[in-house]
Amino acid sequence: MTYGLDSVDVSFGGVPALLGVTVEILAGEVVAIVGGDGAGKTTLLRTLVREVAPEAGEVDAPPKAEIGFLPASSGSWAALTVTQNLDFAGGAYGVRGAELDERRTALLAAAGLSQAADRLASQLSGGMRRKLGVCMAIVHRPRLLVLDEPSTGVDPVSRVDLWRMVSETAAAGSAVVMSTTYLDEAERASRLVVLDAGHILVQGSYDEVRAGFQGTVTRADPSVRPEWSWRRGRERHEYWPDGDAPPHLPVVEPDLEDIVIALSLVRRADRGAAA
Ligand SMILES: Nc1ncnc2c1ncn2[C@@H]1O[C@H](COP(=O)(O)OP(=O)(O)OP(=O)(O)O)[C@@H](O)[C@H]1O
Repeated sequence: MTYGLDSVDVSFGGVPALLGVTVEILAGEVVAIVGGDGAGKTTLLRTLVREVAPEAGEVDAPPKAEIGFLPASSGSWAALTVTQNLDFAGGAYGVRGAELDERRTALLAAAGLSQAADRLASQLSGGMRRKLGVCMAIVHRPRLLVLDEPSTGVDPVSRVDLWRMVSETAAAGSAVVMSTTYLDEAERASRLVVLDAGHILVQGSYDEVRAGFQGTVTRADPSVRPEWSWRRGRERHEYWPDGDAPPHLPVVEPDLEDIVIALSLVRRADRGAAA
């Protein structure tokens, strides 16, 4: 089963948020949506779950009862305990009795929340709350799982738990799409979609994105053209879209972060040229 968006345009008050966006999510795969602040990640996911109506294009998603959605906000009720939250979400999707007992036990264990089962959601750490939200989104084994930044604010150990839950959900046959600000996470997805100002800069598997990347990235200290350079840890990197880097500069193998930044710089330059 394939879900997704086809040539979707969305705008708010006349300001475009998505422009001609086409994304496919296949059963069994995890698609990662990445992009900077305001790139359109949340809008893309909310359009897919039909919270936002597109002005143009098609949305292909299962009925609401077969979607699991973790919104960017917490996704749980502060005044309910962890167990009550999960039972409420299960009940809303028709998961009850022995099946709910079995799901609750398995999900809380997978999320490392078994010890916190009787705590109020308001007393959980931010990361624990995100994990509870993911448990609530998958309790009914949805055909389409949509997660808006599930790992933001989650510590590295809990991110491993989260990623395991997400990949197991996909392995069980769900189509999974999630936004993330962690590019190492996106590298592990089946496919990734890079958004910039409502446009898709590039999409495909990490290998495809790397193979399709043109030009050269060099180390640059100092940079030759500051507007084409960025800081990476202790180094500066610089992008040469036409591959015409001065020969004395050491070439670096770009990772996803370099590629995303380099492609955004090209788009910015194109937009500047068009303005
Ligand atoms: N409900 C709304 N009303 C008006 N404008 C909106 C609304 N939702 C999003 N926008 C605008 O649409 C654009 C895309 O926003 P969106 O939240 O989808 O980006 P994002 O990639 O999720 O960003 P972030 O990572 O900062 O949450 C932004 O310019 C934002 O201001």
